[in-house]
Amino acid sequence: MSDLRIADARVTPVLVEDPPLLNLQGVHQPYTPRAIVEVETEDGVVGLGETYGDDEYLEPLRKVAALLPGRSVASSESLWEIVAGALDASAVGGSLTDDLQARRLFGRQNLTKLHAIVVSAFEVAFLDAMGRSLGLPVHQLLGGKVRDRVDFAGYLFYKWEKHPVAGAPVDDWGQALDPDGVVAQARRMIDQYGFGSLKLKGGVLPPDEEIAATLALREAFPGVPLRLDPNGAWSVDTGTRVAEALRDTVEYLEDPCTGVEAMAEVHRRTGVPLATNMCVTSMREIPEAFRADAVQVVLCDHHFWGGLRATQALARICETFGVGLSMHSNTHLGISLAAMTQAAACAPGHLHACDTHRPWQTDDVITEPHVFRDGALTVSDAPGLGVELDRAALARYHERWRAGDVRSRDDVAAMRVVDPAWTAPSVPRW
Ligand SMILES: O=C([O-])C(=O)C[C@H](O)[C@@H](O)C(=O)[O-]
Ligand SMILES: [Mg+2]
Repeated sequence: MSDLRIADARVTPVLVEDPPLLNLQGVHQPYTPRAIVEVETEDGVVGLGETYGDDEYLEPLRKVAALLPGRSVASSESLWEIVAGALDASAVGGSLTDDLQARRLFGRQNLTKLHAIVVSAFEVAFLDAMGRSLGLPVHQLLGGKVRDRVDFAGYLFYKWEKHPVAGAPVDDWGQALDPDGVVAQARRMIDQYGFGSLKLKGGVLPPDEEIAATLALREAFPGVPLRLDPNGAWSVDTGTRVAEALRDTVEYLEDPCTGVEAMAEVHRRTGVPLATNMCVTSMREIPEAFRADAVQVVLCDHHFWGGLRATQALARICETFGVGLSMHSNTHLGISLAAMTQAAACAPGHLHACDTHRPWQTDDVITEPHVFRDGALTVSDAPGLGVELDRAALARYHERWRAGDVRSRDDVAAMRVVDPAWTAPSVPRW
């Protein structure tokens, strides 16, 4: 019988190269912090997790890691209590409270969500360790997969050719600042990865330009489901106008406006399906939004919904209420992608093609990075998450973190390099 007790838990921050992708807030920095979680059992089996590596998460992650030795990886439900005990407001410098701040592109930041983020990182590592110990894939620990392959969408961004900082990493995607650039980027995404759906990150240019880019995608790729996501940048009137212009073009519009009321009004006026990873980002935000018919598709994300089990629960709730499900992503590495794929494999009901930033990252911390075939990943049946940690890569990217000065994701600060007067735009921007 395997000894599933935890001998050690480690949290290693890394910096990941990131291209100059534009969004409402500004632009991605040349490097994004991620945290790699390792939970080692008494038998020497190591379970992996990955999450945000910003300083505000590292401290609570480390605090919880220190409480894990002696506990069992078989009891991930207990993580909710451990994390709740460890994270009172003082534990995070009082910086996160339940006063809602809309400063993030993935919804409101509050103590409840911090709690879910920390639980999730360790829940994934627990499941990976348990799966490896028992010789079972994570999806079997969750009750079994409901699909064998998971479709992903090509995630398009307006983009500069390069970061305006000396010595910053250079990518080979080129510039995309108009419809031709967006179509060229989409063509490469489809040719290289086979994606069968496309999502354009909007909120960057005036809405008419983003409508034009979406229509150009429609013309270039007939029949391919399209989405446009301005991260809540538009007023109700602008959201209505864009929804009407793209009524027959998009599969859904994602977060055209900020807040339940504005989203509900755009949907009421236009009937166009709206998706969100901003106005519904935790269980307690579901009732109000569903009652108001503000969202027709919820983007799950195990990183901030509280893990793979919470994602399954969310999928069931969405299915029950006739609300669609898709998946959100942020800049991530292969451990997260493995967990996203297992989560998607176990999400009942119809799942739209999931977001992934993976094509934008050349770094990875796993020995065999994922390969998309026909825009999809096959769900791994190997024990645990089915990925192996590349320790040399982990050490390299940790050293980059140690030597570097990026300690949190800050798209506003990155934009200030070219526009010193830049501040996070208040919404509605248009
Ligand atoms: O769907 C979304 O809103 C996102 O993917 C949020 C991300 O932070 C995206 O905007 C990005 O990477 O700039
Ligand atoms: Mg979004």
